Amino acid sequence: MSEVEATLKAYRTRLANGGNSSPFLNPTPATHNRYNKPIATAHDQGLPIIDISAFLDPEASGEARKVTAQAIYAACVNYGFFYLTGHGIPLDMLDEVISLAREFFALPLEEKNKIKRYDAGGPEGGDGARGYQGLGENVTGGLQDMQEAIDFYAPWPQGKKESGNGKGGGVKTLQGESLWPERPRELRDVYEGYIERVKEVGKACVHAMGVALDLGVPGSTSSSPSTTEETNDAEDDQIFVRNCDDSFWVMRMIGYPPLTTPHTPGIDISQYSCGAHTDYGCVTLLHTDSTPGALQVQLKDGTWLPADPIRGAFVVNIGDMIERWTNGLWKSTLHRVIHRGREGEYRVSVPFFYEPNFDAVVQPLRTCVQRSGRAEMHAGSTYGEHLLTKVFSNFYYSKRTDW
Ligand SMILES: O=C(O)CCC(=O)C(=O)O
Ligand SMILES: [Fe+2]
Repeated sequence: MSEVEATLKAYRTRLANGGNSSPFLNPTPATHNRYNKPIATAHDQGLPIIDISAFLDPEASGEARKVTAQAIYAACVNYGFFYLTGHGIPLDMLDEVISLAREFFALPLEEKNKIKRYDAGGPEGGDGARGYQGLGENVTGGLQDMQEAIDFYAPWPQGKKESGNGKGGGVKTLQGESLWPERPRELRDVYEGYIERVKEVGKACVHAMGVALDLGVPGSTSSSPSTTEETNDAEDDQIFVRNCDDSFWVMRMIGYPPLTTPHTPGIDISQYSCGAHTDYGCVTLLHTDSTPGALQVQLKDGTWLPADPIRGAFVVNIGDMIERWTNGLWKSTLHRVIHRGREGEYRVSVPFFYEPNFDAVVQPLRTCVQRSGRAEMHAGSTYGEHLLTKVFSNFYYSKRTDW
């Protein structure tokens, strides 16, 4: 039985026994004291700011790239998070992405539900992932998140579509098509243009990460490959680029009304805009509106650092697959959103998740295992398997029909 089958079996048993929580699948640690650590009021310099332009400019010197790569190495070891500038995406485009999202969320629920996300395998034809999710539909760490959202995913390859699901047909999880709203009319065009740009930035980031790990240029390593299969696994600075060359990316458009519950320091926070979690894949490029004090990043001492927006910069973090590839040298860092604005202060954010190929096999790199001095943290599995467990756990309130 594969890892994913075993996980799902355990999950189904738990649901059948009346449980409604999914600790096997949930990325949020149960230990309460992690949550109760205070929010850092001051921090030396906040998160580092890194200019990625040397990895987007084909003419940039090796020296310039090395400087950027070293900064990325330090940021990934110390925080798993940094601000990214020099990405070349025009401010006008960034502003439009936010304002169109805001316009969509201001529409009546009936209009938004025209592209509702439905569970996979059901008569509505949903794929369990793509589409609009109303307030409270998304769940993190056993609590409903105070947010609404649309998830867009990379197209599922036509040739790989599986028919039926053992229960009389229907779309399988993740195998549907992105659902685009009719209103605002320009949203689809602007977002498709944005996706093309932000994918290039994601590629530059994973290239820089391969260089940062000092994995050597292709063909220079002692394990130089002789077959195509070996080329894909070869540990050189292109390894992440190759494994993301058909990235199964996700773009999430999120709307956050302000939380209604007041919070008293020292008392458990009972409501989150987005509960503490790590991201699933390689690199998240987060673009938000200008609302301060919402996103918080967990530091190594357990305290939470606010990561307020810097105009024109992305907040970037690494996900679980980079942590696994680096055997934990770089951490996929916990983060959460607590948006306590005044009434009417509605926050919008649009994270873009630049992920590995669905079938990419992700296992700790030999070089990183050696450097970490630890045993391999994972035996290896595909990114797709990891993603499926996460998608199931995000909507565990929903009734599954595709198993
Ligand atoms: O809205 C934000 O600031 C962060 C959202 C986030 O972390 C996520 O969707 O994974
Ligand atoms: Fe996240």
